[in-house]
Amino acid sequence: MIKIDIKKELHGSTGKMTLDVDLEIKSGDFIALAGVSGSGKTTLLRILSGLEEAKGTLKIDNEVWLDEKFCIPPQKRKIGFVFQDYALFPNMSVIENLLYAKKDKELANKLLEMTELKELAKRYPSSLSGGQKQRVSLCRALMNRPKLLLMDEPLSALDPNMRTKLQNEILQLHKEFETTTIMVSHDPSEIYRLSNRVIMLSQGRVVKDGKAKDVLLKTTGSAKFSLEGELLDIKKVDVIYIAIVAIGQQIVEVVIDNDEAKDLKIGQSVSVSTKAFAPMIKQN
Ligand SMILES: Nc1ncnc2c1ncn2[C@@H]1O[C@H](COP(=O)(O)OP(=O)(O)OP(=O)(O)O)[C@@H](O)[C@H]1O
Repeated sequence: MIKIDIKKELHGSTGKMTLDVDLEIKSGDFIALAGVSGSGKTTLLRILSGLEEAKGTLKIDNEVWLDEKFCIPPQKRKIGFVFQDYALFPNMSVIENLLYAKKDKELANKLLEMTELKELAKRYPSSLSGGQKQRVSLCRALMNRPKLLLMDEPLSALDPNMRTKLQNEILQLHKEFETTTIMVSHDPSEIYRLSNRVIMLSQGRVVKDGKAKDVLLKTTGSAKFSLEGELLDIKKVDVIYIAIVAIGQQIVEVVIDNDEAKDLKIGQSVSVSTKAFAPMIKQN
């Protein structure tokens, strides 16, 4: 069990804001930490890892990491951290990066096998793709069998196919090691696929907390389906208009009428839904 009860004054983009988080996290949970830019997600991870100071208490199982009297330094907390920019040691090979975290060859080989990196063990980070580097970084973070794995948008620099592949590997590793994990993500499909609990921050406070299906889904009972996206353009074709909407990595065309076209503004966030016709799903 992880108990977090921390406060920290931050200088937000619109003035002062207090990061004020009071949470309990069960061992083995996979938490997705969501929220708009500047809501305090990275700062919370940095406080948990000991890289940043805060007032309050942090307890992991029966170990106190932070209270009013003392604060355990980062190297004494059993934490794994995966950053968006990999943060690998450039002068060490893949296997050396792992063994630097802990001299456990057996575990290093098991992790490299699970993430299809065995063949690349002697290569240096500069000769690896982004996806391969992030796998190394993930393996390294698990080497000291952390009590808490923190990941700050680990997959956001990767292309969609690589993201899905790594999401599956993260799931496999989580199944095998059952490491309590907190991952910052802006990607709803990623959050849905990986997490069993979503915590959403806004202005430093928890505004939503629950299962992905309760926190993320917006389709109401009357709509057959609903997709959230951004209106990219409106094209006039003969007497009708076509709204071009970006939904995730896809572009969708929706036929709209003159009145609807007048009310819409390019760049705004829109939802695409239907009530009258049931959508069909076919296997690709
Ligand atoms: N040590 C600090 N002292 C004061 N203010 C800070 C400190 N660290 C961050 N901030 C401010 O706190 C706010 C939250 O920053 P943070 O990086 O935690 O947000 P975030 O939710 O991770 O954003 P993003 O999704 O863009 O990474 C920002 O406005 C930032 O400038």
